[in-house]
Amino acid sequence: MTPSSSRKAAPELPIIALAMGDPAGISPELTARLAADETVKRAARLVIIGDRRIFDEGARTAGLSPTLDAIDEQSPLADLASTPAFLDLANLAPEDVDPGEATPAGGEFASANFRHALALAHDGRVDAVCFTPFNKKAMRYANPGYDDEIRFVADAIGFDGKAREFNILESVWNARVTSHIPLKDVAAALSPESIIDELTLTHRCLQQAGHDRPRIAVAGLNPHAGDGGSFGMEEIDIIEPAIRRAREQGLEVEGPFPADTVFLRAVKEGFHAVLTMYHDQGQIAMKMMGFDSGVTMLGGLPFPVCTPAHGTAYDIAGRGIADLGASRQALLLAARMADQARKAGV
Ligand SMILES: NC(=O)C1=CN([C@@H]2O[C@H](COP(=O)(O)OP(=O)(O)OC[C@H]3O[C@@H](n4cnc5c(N)ncnc54)[C@H](O)[C@@H]3O)[C@@H](O)[C@H]2O)C=CC1
Ligand SMILES: NCC(=O)COP(=O)(O)O
Repeated sequence: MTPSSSRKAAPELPIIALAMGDPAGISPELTARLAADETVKRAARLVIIGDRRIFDEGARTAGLSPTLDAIDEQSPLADLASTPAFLDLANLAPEDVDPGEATPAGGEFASANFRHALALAHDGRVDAVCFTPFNKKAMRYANPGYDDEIRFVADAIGFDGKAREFNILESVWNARVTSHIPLKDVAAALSPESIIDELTLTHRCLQQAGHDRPRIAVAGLNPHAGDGGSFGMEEIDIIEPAIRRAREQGLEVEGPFPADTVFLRAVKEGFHAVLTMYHDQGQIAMKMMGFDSGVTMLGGLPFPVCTPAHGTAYDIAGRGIADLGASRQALLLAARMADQARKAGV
C-alpha cells in the first residue's frame, strides 16, 4: 500500500518513527493525541508503529479520530505526507490488555514496536525515533536482564559506543553520571573518568542540539557538596579533579555545586546543562520545574531517540485526562535534532 495520493508529500519535514509504548497505561491515548496534534504535524512526518486496534482504543479514550495513512513494510517512506502513517504490526488484541497492570504481553508489544522503529532508523528510512512510555517491569518480563532503554537500543542495533539518558527542558538539560542503578552503588561508580566521559558526551549532544558553546554546571554528591570534606570526600577526591581535567580539554565546566541549589544557579546563570551524580538528584528538580514538558533523550546514539520524561501513569489509564505536553516536546526535540543532523550532513 502507498500513502494516500490525495495528500501532499512533505519532503522537507523529518520522518519520525513513533513506537507505541506500554498498552496498559496512557501510551495508547498519548499516541492518538500525537497523531492528531497540529503542532506535531507541522514539525514532522510520523510513522506510528503498533497495533491499530490498540491505537483506536487510545483514540476513543482521547475522544479523537485522527486521520491516518495505512502503510506496510514496503511503502516508500520518503514520499510520506504530513498525515501520520500507521504501520500495523497487529501484535496485540485489546482484550489481552489488563489496564493498569504490567504484563509480559504489554512488554512484548512495546518491545516489538520499539525494535521495529529502531530498525527503520538504523536502515536510514526514518530520521529519528520516539516512543510513548514503556513500563520497566513489563519490559523486564519480555526481556529478561533488561536494564533500560539504552541497553535495549544498543543490543537492537549493535551499538557499542557511549550513550546516556538526558532529561531536557527548554531552560536546562540534566545529564547524569550514574543512571538506573541502586542508590547504594552510586558512590562506588563515580570516578574522574566516568565524570569526564559524561561531560564530553553532554558537550557533544548539546552541540548537536544547536548550542555552539555549551556551559555545564556539575553537582556534588554529598550534602553541601561535602562542605570541604566534612560530609564526604568524593567532591575533593573525584569530582574536582574531573572538572579540572575537563576544563584543560577545553570544556566550559564549573562546580561542584551543592545539589540542592545547582539547578537554581544553572537557570539563573544560563548554564545549558547540569551534570548530576545520580538519577533522582536531577529528576526531582527537572520534574518540579516542568513535569508537563520534560523530555528524556537517549544521547550519543547514531540517531535521536526521545520520549516524555514521565511514565506510564497506570493510575489514570483509560480516563482521557493524559497531558500531551511532554510527549509533544519529545517529538519536537527529535524533529529539531533530525533537522540539525541533516544540515550537518550526518
Ligand atoms: N518515557 C518513558 O518510557 C518513561 C517510563 N517510565 C516508567 O513508567 C512507569 C511508571 O512510573 P512512575 O514513576 O509511576 O511515574 P509516572 O510518570 O508514570 O506517574 C507519576 C504521576 O504522574 C502522573 N502523570 C504521569 N504522566 C502524566 C501525564 N501525561 N498526564 C497527567 N498525569 C501524568 C501519574 O498519573 C502519576 O500520578 C515505571 O515503570 C517507569 O520506569 C518512567 C519515566 C519515563
Ligand atoms: N523509558 C524512558 C525512561 O524510563 C527514562 O526515564 P528516566 O530514567 O530518565 O526517569
